[in-house]
Amino acid sequence: MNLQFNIPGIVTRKYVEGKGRGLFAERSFEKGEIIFADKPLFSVQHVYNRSTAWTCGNCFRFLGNLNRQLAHYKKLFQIRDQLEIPEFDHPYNFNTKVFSCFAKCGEKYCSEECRNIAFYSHHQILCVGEQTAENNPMYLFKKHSIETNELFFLAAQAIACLICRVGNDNSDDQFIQNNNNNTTTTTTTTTTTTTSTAHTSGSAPQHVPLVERICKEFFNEYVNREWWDVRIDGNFTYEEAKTWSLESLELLRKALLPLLQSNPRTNNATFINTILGMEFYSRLLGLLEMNDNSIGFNSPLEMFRKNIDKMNVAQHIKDQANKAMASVVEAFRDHHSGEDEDCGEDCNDHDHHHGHDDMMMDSEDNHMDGEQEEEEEIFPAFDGFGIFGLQAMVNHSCIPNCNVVFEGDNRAIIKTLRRIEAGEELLHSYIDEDTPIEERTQELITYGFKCNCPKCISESSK
Ligand SMILES: C[S@@+](CC[C@H](N)C(=O)[O-])C[C@H]1O[C@@H](n2cnc3c(N)ncnc32)[C@H](O)[C@@H]1O
Repeated sequence: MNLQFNIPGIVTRKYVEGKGRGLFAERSFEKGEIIFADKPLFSVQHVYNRSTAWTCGNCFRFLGNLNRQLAHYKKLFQIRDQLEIPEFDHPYNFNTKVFSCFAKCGEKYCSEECRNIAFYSHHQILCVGEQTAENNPMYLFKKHSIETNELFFLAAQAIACLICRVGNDNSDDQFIQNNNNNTTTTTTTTTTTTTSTAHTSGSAPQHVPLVERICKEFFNEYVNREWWDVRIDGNFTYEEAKTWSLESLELLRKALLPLLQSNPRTNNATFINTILGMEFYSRLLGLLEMNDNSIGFNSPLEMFRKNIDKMNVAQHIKDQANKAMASVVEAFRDHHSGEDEDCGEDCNDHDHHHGHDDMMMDSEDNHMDGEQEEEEEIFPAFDGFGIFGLQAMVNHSCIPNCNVVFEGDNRAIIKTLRRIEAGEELLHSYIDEDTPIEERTQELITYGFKCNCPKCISESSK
């Protein structure tokens, strides 16, 4: 987790009266120019989307190539035909290897690098391996998250990252050694009760343990409130948020405690009671809720399917490609016929988004906007969400000068919507800015502010 708040020569962070911090352009940018691309600090794929959008567990790129993707759908629909899309040059070709998680949990990656990044930054903590036993605490935590709110997945990833960082960092080792007599681990409570604290009773008063430094950095840098105070999507009550958080933390604590206690670097009462305490958990959830963003981009196979007939290639090649896809198209239509109201887990037609829905990708011909969302989609788009360190610093306006798009992986790309002058604040719209002022105002209340952009001022004075 490397927090970065400016890119020299590109953007800089400054305090803005009434809005907190914001990002400002350091030079001018033309319309349509990319200002920066931000890798997520933490990101997850929505559960309902996992079997149908077959993507890398780290960067979210679609895996394999068009034919491996097609074979994936044939397996899902139990289709036996072996027909393949013929190979020829076109914009939707791609090619990645497919690597499995070391512990065989079913997670796949597009490269060894992605597998290593995910494993060593958080997956080693959260992976349930081949086990799906009802008595596996991590399995139970995940099941609870699916049944209640997927934000818990993102919080668990953040906590796992923190554990990996502290577990692998030797900067506190001398301090731990000096204080090992003072270190005891409490196992009972889900609130932040620091009984015996290594760092307050230590012999090096100037020493600030790594976890405290990271927590301070993280919570100081992003807007946060307790989760039940935020509830941005409005789909659950204050009481539900509190109950779910307690249940979720209890399960996570059960899953992580043995692991934390087995490493001298993490077997520290202050550390354990902080990161597995309700004060931390509720603020972490609130921080994620207030700063997260949807991640969405189309499947290259779907783009190929929609565009094959317009391609400059012999008709028999087009026919062969359409024939290879025909069995899945037919199976999809059969599966979804008459299921308009509730089409179940593997459907991509419904709004299963968690939290903010302020962006979907919209690069050139690979975008999902209102109009295209209405269209039939056979090979589902990727659908997930995450938190982006720098992008989360961009404030809202109903007259945005930039937007956030995704172009085939989980990097948030900040693109201008018009020319931006050096010194101008970057502003994107958190909501659908074309709705009436009353709706916009209502929606923005959940983000904790009243918009004072020129559009809101002029419309509210009418
Ligand atoms: C994603 S953060 C943006 C960065 C934030 N300003 C900060 O200092 O961390 C969203 C929060 O910024 C503030 N914010 C964003 N746009 C705003 C606006 N137009 N007017 C007032 N506050 C705004 C609100 O507190 C909102 O919950």
